[in-house]
Amino acid sequence: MARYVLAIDQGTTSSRALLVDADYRISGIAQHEFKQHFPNSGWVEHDPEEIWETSLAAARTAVANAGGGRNIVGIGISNQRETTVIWERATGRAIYNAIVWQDRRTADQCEALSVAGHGETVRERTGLVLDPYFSATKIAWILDHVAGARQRAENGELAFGTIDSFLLWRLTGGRQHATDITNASRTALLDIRTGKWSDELLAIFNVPRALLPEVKDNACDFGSTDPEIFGGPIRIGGMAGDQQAATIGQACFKPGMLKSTYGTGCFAVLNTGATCIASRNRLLSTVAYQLDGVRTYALEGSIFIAGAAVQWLRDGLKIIAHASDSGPMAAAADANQDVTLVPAFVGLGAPYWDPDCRGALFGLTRNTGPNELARAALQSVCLQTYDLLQAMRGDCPEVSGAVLRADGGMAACNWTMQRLADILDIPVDRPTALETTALGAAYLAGLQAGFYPAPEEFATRWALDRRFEPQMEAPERQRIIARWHDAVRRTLSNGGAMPM
Ligand SMILES: Nc1ncnc2c1ncn2[C@@H]1O[C@H](COP(=O)(O)OP(=O)(O)O)[C@@H](O)[C@H]1O
Ligand SMILES: O=P(O)(O)OC[C@H](O)CO
Repeated sequence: MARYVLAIDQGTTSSRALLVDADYRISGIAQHEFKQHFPNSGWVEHDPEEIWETSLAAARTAVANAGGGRNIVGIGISNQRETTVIWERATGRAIYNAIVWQDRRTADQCEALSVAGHGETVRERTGLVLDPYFSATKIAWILDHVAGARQRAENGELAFGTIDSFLLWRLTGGRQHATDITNASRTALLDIRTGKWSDELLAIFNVPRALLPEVKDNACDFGSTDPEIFGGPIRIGGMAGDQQAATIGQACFKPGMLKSTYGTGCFAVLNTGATCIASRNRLLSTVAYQLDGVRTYALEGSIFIAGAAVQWLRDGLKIIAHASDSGPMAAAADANQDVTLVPAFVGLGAPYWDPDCRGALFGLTRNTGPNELARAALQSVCLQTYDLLQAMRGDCPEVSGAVLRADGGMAACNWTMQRLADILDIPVDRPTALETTALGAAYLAGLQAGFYPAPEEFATRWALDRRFEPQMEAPERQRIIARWHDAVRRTLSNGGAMPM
């Protein structure tokens, strides 16, 4: 009987589980979507029980597909990052819904911390910016809005975790309260140069240390599953935030290698090796991975709306039935119309970091129809990536000659990938394995189990599906980019002052 690693990929819109064999072949995929809650403007929540139940159901199906838990050499977990859960240590029950990374409810708290002069300390210690995106202000919000929670946290009765920690706690029957360093680096509470929780940051954000999990390497012993869950214990050997897992799955192990993942949001990650580069262009410095105690850093550009714009076409405007309809419609759009969408549905992320602006459409005419809106939505993802690449070029000039490795659900769309190459003016490589996030998580667990070899050998197995070469003439590219920047300027809440 074949042996596998089980990868659990807990994303923003769905929980997936799949099997990866010794030859990195993926099979046995199970996936469950779950409900998005939008209780107020700019608020986004998930029900932690639904996250657990969908993850568990997917994992159980995958284990059954493997012929039982005895054929699983280890479990790797990857997850939507920053999303914040606080639960009772005694019962494992969450005291509030998960506050999702996209949620903007703590914009005022971030502004107050900035006015109080904490922005530079946060930037220096964490590599992040003061923005509601990260976990710290979400934790404080829950403690200040759920009756008795702050006192209970001080007493050690409650536990905080990003989704990796929450799943680990549940999978191990409450025996493990740990996270990995990539997820920890997104809380705004970790000093990314020491790799430890920072008392200074805990004081700034008013978060009790008693809430926090232990911080571990990406491949290590995270404990074993409760035997009742899969009919016997299985070791959990790998954990990473989904964007870092995708960086590993894309084998971006060398400094200068760049990947961008197009899921609900889009996250471009550039490996910067042992150097933690402080961005001058409003990108994030973050941990790419840590193996055997050796830390590798990255620069990251984070965009909040990518595939979510396609979901808006489908679920909001109802002008497409399936996400895959959007590409052919964009291809059929009227070439004489310049419709531009600024998809600031929850504000804008890097490099603008404007939590208060909201989305806008420009250039509508009486002839504008679904095709033009579909093109505007897909093109907005490419243009946002252009802004990230420009910021990276500013921080690391050597990126100019780079190739972008693209993945995530939206990478299936040929029109988007071609337009991306055209706008960025660099080749875009799509690998055969589009499930790079799960592959990265599986690789970590397989490495820990001795099932997979060292990263250098894993990197030789990366395989190209298709390279998209830039084809657009420079004047056309420049015209589209100029229109985009004009549209962004008119959307920003600060009256149009551009950061670059
Ligand atoms: N063929 C396609 N064309 C355009 N967008 C797509 C296509 N297939 C999937 N998507 C988009 O990709 C996203 C799903 O990607 P996925 O990597 O599963 O996201 P997540 O991990 O954030 O849940 C959805 O937002 C969906 O709208
Ligand atoms: O669910 P995804 O793939 O859009 O990823 C979410 C990110 O981890 C948020 O930082």
